[in-house]
Amino acid sequence: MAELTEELSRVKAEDSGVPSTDVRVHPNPEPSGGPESGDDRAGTPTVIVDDLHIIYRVYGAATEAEKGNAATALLRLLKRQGRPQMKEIHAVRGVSFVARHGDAIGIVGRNGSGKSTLLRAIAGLLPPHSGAVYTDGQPSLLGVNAALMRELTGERNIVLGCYAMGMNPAQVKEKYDEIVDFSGIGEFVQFPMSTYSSGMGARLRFAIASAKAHDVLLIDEALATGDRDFKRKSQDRIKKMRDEAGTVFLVAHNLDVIEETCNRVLWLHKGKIKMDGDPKTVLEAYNAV
Ligand SMILES: Nc1ncnc2c1ncn2[C@@H]1O[C@H](COP(=O)(O)OP(=O)(O)OP(=O)(O)O)[C@@H](O)[C@H]1O
Repeated sequence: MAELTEELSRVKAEDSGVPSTDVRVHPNPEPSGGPESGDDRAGTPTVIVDDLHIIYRVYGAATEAEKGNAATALLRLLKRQGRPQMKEIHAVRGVSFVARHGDAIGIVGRNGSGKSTLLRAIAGLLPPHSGAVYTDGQPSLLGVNAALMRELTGERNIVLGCYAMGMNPAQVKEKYDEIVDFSGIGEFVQFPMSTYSSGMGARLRFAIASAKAHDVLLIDEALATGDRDFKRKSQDRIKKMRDEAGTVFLVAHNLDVIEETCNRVLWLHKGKIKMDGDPKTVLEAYNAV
């Protein structure tokens, strides 16, 4: 409690726009700018997640009595009856932690443990049911479904993606070749993205998103479909972002990627943090269950 309150006060002193709230403490590792982080902001907080709860409301959900009952489902379809019931899914349950400049934080957990939900909440795309997320800088979410347009060519998507990240035409021009090179999609850049394999699409998304320095970059499984060479290149780029004191969050089921890229791992289990610490310790515990 005291530690996070102090952290929050310090951030508030630096940025008087951050609102005050009661906070819970999480057993957080020491500031982790890392020896390679040359930036003097390394180690200062970028994201404070404070007792965060996210609840989805699903309308038309089956009641307990209807679950798994094909006959009633069919009957309802035939009678065109809707389902007025509303079901709540409590996806994130009281998560608190502090991320710092220079951190690359891996998030692991079983399917449905709340990883993507947490990232989307940090990105500001999901409103908290209670608790809060404070960020220093603009978080950018790079996910498997990042908003590129399938019917447009890679070329057009690069230009639009760069504009969407706030670049001006001169910056887009300067970055264009680098993005194409990094993505490794070659002449496919002239074809619509609908003709790309999932790996090619993921590579182009990562190449576009990482062409700009981010204060907080949230990566959701976007590296999962790349090949070995691309994984190495993207890991180098994430390391560079850390060195420039950005904060990177990485959700991946591939634990090798997490271990090689991150300096800290959060293990989510049923919407709660089960463990938070250095990759080796957390991944060993995670693999042991
Ligand atoms: N848009 C949504 N509407 C309703 N419920 C959702 C929605 N997205 C996720 N959920 C539910 O929230 C819970 C957490 O899902 P989430 O996608 O965050 O988990 P995850 O750890 O990222 O899973 P995975 O590893 O399978 O990607 C799950 O029970 C899921 O069914």
